[in-house]
Amino acid sequence: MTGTAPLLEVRNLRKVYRRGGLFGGGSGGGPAALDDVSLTLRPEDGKVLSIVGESGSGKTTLARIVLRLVTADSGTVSVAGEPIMAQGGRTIDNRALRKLVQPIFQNPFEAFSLQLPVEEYLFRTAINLGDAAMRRDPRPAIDEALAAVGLSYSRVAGKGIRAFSGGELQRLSVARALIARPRLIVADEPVSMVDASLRMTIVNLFKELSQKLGVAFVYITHDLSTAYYLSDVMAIMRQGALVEFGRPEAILQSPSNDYTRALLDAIPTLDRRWSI
Ligand SMILES: Nc1ncnc2c1ncn2[C@@H]1O[C@H](COP(=O)(O)OP(=O)(O)OP(=O)(O)O)[C@@H](O)[C@H]1O
Repeated sequence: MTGTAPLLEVRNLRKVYRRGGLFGGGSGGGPAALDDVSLTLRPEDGKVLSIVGESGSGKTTLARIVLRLVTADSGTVSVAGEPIMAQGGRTIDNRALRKLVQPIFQNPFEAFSLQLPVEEYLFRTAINLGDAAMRRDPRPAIDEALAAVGLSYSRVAGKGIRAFSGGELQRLSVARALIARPRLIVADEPVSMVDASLRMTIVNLFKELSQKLGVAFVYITHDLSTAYYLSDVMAIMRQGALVEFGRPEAILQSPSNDYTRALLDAIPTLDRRWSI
């Protein structure tokens, strides 16, 4: 890992889901979920890359390939200079991957089991992914991560998911991710299932964490407004292809294609100062 390596580099990524699956008998592909997608987030670009697009445009497929939850057909992915996916080349192991890249998923209620107290997830992450000092004594790292998301150990101790709102659980997902001290957090539609009144608190939390802790975010959304508010760099996808990539202001002031113009027309106003 080098200081000047791109935070995220995606090269010529292609993915076609095979039709039919195990029992369908078919091996033919449907349309490409990702069709030769390349993008780079460099440290000098900023810390938040948003990927915006309508349903089925390939956003989740891209996120899951970066998290190595889905295998691409071709292309390469690296995070902070470390190969996540390399055609025929060396890639980092799963523990190294989880220390480097952490996920935040759409449904915070599915991120934690009903059976386990949520603190258990925090301890497990510290023990599995922490350095020797964190493994010996996980509490300081857990306290620090909880404080970073505006929660405390006393609020969490001994409680299961029923004790928390969706917004709090999403904060806990973020805290769990932070314990690994990742370079990149991939958040796939992280606020779409959170109560509308709490959405901006989560979006603002990402903004604050990217600025204070220096962790980079890939923020996946169909919501252009929050993407515009949060992003340093924005990618717009359509039908598996990248149709725009660059600074949000530049894209939104002079969209280069009809799809982006149509997306923009669907939003009454956009104001970067929007905050709570
Ligand atoms: N497991 C899968 N098996 C088959 N096809 C899939 C699978 N996952 C996604 N697809 C298809 O790949 C394409 C891209 O889907 P993807 O979920 O990546 O898009 P998306 O932009 O994230 O959509 P959404 O906002 O609805 O989550 C779609 O045509 C979708 O139907």
